Amino acid sequence: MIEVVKLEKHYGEVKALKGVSFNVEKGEIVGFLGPNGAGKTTTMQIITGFLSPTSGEVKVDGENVSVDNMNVKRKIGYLPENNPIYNDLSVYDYLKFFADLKKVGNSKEEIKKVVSLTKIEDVLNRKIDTLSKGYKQRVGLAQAILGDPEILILDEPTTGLDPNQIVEIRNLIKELGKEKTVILSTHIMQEVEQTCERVIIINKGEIVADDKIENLQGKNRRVVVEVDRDVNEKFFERFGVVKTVGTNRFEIKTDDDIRKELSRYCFDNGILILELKVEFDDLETTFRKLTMVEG
Ligand SMILES: Nc1ncnc2c1ncn2[C@@H]1O[C@H](COP(=O)(O)OP(=O)(O)OP(=O)(O)O)[C@@H](O)[C@H]1O
Repeated sequence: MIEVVKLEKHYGEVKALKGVSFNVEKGEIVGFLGPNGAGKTTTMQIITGFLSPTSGEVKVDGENVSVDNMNVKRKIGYLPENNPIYNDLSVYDYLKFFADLKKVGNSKEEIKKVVSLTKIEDVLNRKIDTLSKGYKQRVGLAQAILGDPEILILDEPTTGLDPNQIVEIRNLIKELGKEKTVILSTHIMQEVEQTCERVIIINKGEIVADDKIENLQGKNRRVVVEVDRDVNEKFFERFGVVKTVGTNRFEIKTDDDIRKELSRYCFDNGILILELKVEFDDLETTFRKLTMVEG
């Protein structure tokens, strides 16, 4: 449904995107993860038609996204980073303004619908600058879903919220994601783990991973063993690449669960095992390894 093809974006000397490509299928909730300055906002602004790429293209349902293609733009709801909202307006007037801008038919009904979905009935007549940040984000989400777009692009929707507000907004996104295709940018791992099925990791303008979350967890599998007497790495070499990680403690790199064989082998050689476990990288470790700052 969304095809991002070889996007490049240069801001003068800065190459913000260096050939970014990925697809998002209808109904997916995809996490777009990357450290600060990786290129998340730039990519999202190009997908929404806010910004033109230097080269490459984005297609939605086969149709090219461009700054003036209103047909495609109508299919996309966008919550920009820092949710710039007009503080002087009441929530209702703000939503009415966007409903008119998006040329939503029957705006009264449509506003009622998004207000109910985002649970902001109580603050409808309040000025936006009197709202908490959590409520402001709800109003931003209400704006994004006006006109019932099939796609939601959410740029760091929980940044700056307190833990309770974060949970509320995540739940709301999950709820909205049941019926929509969602791309959610964040630099918070737990956000992706709790909200998304798939994750795309971007670093320095390049995609460094694109996979289901369960495939990115559990990487770099190894067995850790500690024994009761002096042996050297050679003793365990038959099972994989061995590294000493403590006194008589070794890490064996292997994708197989070798614990049974290893126990038998130690027993046959008169050695007792004090500890034996399988370890692997969690999503956070994988993310750090893929986006590590050099030097
Ligand atoms: N208007 C601009 N002019 C010049 N450079 C820019 C501009 N916008 C972004 N950049 C640069 O492009 C790169 C990517 O920025 P972008 O905002 O897309 O990253 P990001 O992943 O969204 O970061 P963050 O998490 O900090 O929002 C950065 O090096 C940034 O400094």
